[in-house]
Amino acid sequence: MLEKLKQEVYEANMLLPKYNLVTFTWGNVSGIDRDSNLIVIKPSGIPYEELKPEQMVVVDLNGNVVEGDLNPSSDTATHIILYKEFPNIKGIVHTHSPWAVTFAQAGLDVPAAGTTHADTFYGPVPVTRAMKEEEVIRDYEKQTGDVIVETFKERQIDPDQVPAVLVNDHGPFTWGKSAIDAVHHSVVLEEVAKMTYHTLQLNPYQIDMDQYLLDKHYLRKHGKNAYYGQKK
Ligand SMILES: O=C(CO)[C@@H](O)[C@H](O)COP(=O)(O)O
Repeated sequence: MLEKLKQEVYEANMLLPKYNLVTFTWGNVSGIDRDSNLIVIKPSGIPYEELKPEQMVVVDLNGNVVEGDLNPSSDTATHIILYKEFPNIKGIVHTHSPWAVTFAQAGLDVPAAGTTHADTFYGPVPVTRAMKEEEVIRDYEKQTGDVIVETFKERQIDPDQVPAVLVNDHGPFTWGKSAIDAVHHSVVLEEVAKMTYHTLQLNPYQIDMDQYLLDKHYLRKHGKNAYYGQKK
């Protein structure tokens, strides 16, 4: 079942090592079929160089394996919560990309410091609060999803306008209109995290860009009158 989605999710997973966003078996990509509400996700702990499309695991929104012989990603519960709470997304990526993880471990947002950021994220990429001991012990992956959703609700951030988050002490999750779109957001996040880290070294007092410039660059690509590229 969902052979086309399996192929797309497999190809998206293989982009993670290609773009140096993961090492060994770190990270995972999933995609959802919104008609059946079935999720296709990477199997847990399989090295990318051994991964095959037919190994992708199909789970339902309760986390039950619907098809597949391998265990689904250990982060499946996080993906499920995000699909439930962010209804417009159809792909999710988790990585351990070094510059985004640096901000996550420092407990810092990636601020909107320039147009490179603004082209994709309509404001800072938020970091979640640190999780409490009982949350970590009880069900870390589910709690990770809950704290991501809590962050966006409390800070009134639209997940469609900022398709990324930094899980405190852990790393980034991104999402998008497809698994491949979510990978694109992971690559951009890593690039802007690296640029912004160095910007902060040079001049921490000039880090936040003006709202009018943020609007200009985000809306030219994502607004209702978007004109970037070959849009007619
Ligand atoms: O966040 C983590 C570990 O901290 C995950 O990214 C794992 O590194 C990958 O787990 P699987 O998807 O292979 O279960």
